[in-house]
Amino acid sequence: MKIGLYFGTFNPIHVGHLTIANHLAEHSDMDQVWFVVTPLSPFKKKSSLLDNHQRLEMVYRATKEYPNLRPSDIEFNLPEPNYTINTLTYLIEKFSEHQFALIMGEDNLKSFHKWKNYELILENHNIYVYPRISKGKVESRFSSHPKIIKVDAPIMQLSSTFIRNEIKAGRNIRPMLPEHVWGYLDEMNFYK
Ligand SMILES: Nc1ncnc2c1ncn2[C@@H]1O[C@H](COP(=O)(O)OP(=O)(O)OP(=O)(O)O)[C@@H](O)[C@H]1O
Ligand SMILES: O=C(O)c1ccc[n+]([C@@H]2O[C@H](COP(=O)([O-])O)[C@@H](O)[C@H]2O)c1
Repeated sequence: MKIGLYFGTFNPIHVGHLTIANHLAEHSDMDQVWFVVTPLSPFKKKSSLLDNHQRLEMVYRATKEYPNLRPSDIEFNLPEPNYTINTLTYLIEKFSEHQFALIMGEDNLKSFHKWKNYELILENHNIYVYPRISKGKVESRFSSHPKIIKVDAPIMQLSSTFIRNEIKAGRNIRPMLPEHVWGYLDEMNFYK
């Protein structure tokens, strides 16, 4: 099968993430999209980061009615911080029958040259890049690279940081989360 790997902190998963994964599942030749919940991203701090299993639970609730979107805890037993090249090596060995592509927002492409072994990732995998308004520039060698595929889809101005800050300020963010995720997050009093 062709699998799109959507790596993220998902703290929390929001409707932007779900829209992106669904868009790729509908508009590409990917059979499934796996949401790989990352315990600790190399460029992020642990502050205000929910427990791995709580973030996975939110991804599970967001995707349970989408048969081709799957949560993955594959990084939970890998060393932190989680370098994507290490996870890819592990996945290729474990699932040799599958082909893996990556999905990321444009902000991540802007810092892709800082990722561990990014040349090796590019050599072996297609990368689907979803448009996103963010600071910085995409390096010119990446803007016309044959393995980097720009996704032509509507921009969504939404982030987990914005959602966490709004909750802390006591504002209602319910429309920005998949309904089952909102119910769980509200019940658990997350990010307050
Ligand atoms: N609104 C969006 N548009 C396009 N890509 C997005 C959007 N939100 C997240 N992504 C992409 O989804 C992946 C996982 O994102 P992540 O879990 O870090 O969410 P985030 O909203 O960027 O979180 P935070 O605000 O905590 O940094 C990344 O590749 C990121 O670029
Ligand atoms: O491998 C790397 O060097 C690397 C550097 C930065 C980010 N990543 C991965 O990219 C994913 C999205 O990162 P973030 O910081 O936007 O949540 C997450 O799964 C990280 O592990 C990976």
